Amino acid sequence: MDRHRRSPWTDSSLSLLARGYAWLPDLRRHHPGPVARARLMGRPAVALHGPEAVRFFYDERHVVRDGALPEPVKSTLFGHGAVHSLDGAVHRLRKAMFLSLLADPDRVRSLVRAVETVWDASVPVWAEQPRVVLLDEAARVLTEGVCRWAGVPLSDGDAEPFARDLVAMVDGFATPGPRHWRGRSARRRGEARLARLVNGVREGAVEVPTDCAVAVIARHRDADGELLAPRVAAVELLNVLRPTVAVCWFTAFVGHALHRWPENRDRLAGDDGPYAAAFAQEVRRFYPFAPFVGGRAAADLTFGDEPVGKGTLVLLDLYGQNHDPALWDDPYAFRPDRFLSRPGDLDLLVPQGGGDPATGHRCPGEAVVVGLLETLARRLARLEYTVPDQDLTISLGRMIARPSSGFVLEPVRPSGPLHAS
Ligand code: HEM
Repeated sequence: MDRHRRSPWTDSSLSLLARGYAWLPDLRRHHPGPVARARLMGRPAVALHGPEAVRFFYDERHVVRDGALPEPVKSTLFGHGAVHSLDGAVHRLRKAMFLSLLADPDRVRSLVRAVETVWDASVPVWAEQPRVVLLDEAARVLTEGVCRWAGVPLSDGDAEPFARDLVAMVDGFATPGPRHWRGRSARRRGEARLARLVNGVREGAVEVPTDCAVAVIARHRDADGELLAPRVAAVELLNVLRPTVAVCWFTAFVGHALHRWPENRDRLAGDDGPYAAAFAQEVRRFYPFAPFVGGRAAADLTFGDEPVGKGTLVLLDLYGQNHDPALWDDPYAFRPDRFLSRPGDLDLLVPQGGGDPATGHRCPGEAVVVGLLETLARRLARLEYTVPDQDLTISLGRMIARPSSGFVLEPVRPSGPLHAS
């Protein structure tokens, strides 16, 4: 038997955990060419990047998701039975449910407005506090906003612990330590709570608006014509709530960007709509978030004349592609202007995956993320605050990366017409 198959410690898994976002770009530097090879979790793996690789990767004749996700990722980040691990017609039907909630501009605007309302109500409260950790406060604001929008009831004092759990599910997926175990317990709690809610809605014991996310997911029928098992419905509801709350990482990065490059503040604080959109795109491109996505080769394949055997783990390097000097002018410079002139190429900017969201696994939440970042960046640019001494290091070895301090502000005072957007 192949020695590497038996022990995950003889392959690159530990190196990935230690090097984080730098692992895949480094691997590609050491293996120039269309395909970089490694072993991950005891399995042969290939890494691809670039728009052509995106088109290859998101073609289901090449790459499928069934059996590709490691258990620790399912038990923290995505949940068992989630849309992320489905293929073919079953995937498309489940995905259509997400798109019915997230592709309609009116629904996206109402989610953004729900978050704005909570943010605006929080500003005077922050003004009373000596210091505010932006990442934590953004998580609470986003949790309250998305729960209101989705029809998830929150009792008094519930938003903060629920926000902590939603953050823990994301923060714990790629680390073997205590963060991972916090992520697992947070998921168990979250799934149990939302499965009870789904049961309550189905039995008529809990009333929610007919077209809110809870109602849509509770009455969704899979390809077999059956309602989702309550636990799977809870998993999918979490797949709306959790990534919306994960925008708190990007919000902390917005704080970081306004601090490092303060010239952005005036343009954002004014009513420059196209600039806010370009700024949001540059935050998504520049800062580290999802490192890569992975699937399994569906057959014996060839990419760029290189063989890729059936069953091989195929990784698409999202972070590396967003920083590739062959694709981006001066990729390590933070320059929102690049998105003012550039026509959008869906397979070039891939912080949330590539391809067509309706037929493939591309994230259905991109419009939500861009909408939230536009509005939160404008609001942050209009706040007056000082940034005390703190550790603003963003370690690429930590997944998910974050400004180490979470970005501390003090004191926060409303300035100007804060409530007009
Ligand atoms: C915080 C910012 C976000 C990032 C960095 C992000 C990133 C991603 C990535 C990398 C994927 C996987 C693509 C693939 O497998 O090829 C994905 C899938 C997904 N995302 Fe997001 N996302 C974000 C926000 C959102 C939001 C706001 C929602 C919903 C409200 C959402 C819902 C989903 C769902 C349901 C999938 C699974 C799609 C599928 O498998 O077909 N995401 N996201």
